Amino acid sequence: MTSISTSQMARRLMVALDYPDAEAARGLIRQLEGIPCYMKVGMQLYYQAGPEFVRELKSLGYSVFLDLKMHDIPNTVKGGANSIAKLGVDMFNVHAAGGVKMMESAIQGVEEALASDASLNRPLVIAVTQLTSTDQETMNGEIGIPGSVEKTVVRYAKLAAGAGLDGVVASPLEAEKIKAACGNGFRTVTPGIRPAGSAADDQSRTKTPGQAIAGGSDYIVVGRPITASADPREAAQRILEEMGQGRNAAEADRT
Ligand SMILES: O=c1ccn([C@@H]2O[C@H](COP(=O)(O)O)[C@@H](O)[C@H]2O)c(=O)[nH]1
Repeated sequence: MTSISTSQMARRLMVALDYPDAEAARGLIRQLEGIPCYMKVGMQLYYQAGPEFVRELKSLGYSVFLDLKMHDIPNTVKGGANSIAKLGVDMFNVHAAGGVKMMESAIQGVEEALASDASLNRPLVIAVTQLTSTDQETMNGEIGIPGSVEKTVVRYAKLAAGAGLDGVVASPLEAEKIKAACGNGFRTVTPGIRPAGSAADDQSRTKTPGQAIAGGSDYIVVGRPITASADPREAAQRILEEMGQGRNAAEADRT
């Protein structure tokens, strides 16, 4: 890879492996070889390639975010979290809309897994707030939640923090307010990342990689701007450069 600071930024880049099968995902992984990014496995890939593929990513040395967004009764989520923790992922998520008891059950499921096997590492457990595809109008008029998206996201973040979770998935527009409400150590994982000039696709609440890092995102999640690019490696490297510029701008502001 390139410089130390680029590889530090790479650990904050989560590449969304939204592919139909393991072989397609391996194609991208080969192109990104040497970039120490997080790999995010979502529903499309996991429902096809399953735990085996997660183990494969771990054996290649990647940090893995298993993005299955669990939302069910507390007992079921506890069982799901227990199985996920045994799989050895580094991060997974539940929906904050499931409520505090459900989120606490996810933590219990993890704790029971760790108690049963001392070799396991504790994964970060985070909560989805409002999907980054949801805009103000949809949230108020269609879903029926009143008020601003930002207020709702911060409310969910506070519930997640109270339940003992490690952070939230939110848009980069809300990262700063989440940090102010829940503390700097509470992680912000932000999809809805679009380099300047690229298509928003189905995302509504977006920022560029540099703006997201400058605005308090701990991790940025990027799928199509890399995976649909004619040159994914070059796209990822450009994003890492922008992230570095965003961090430098934020540091300059602080001094
Ligand atoms: O609110 C959310 C939660 C999860 N995601 C996931 O992030 C990636 C984004 O992919 P792009 O291609 O960069 O849009 C995708 O896997 C989503 O499932 C999200 O976008 N928003």
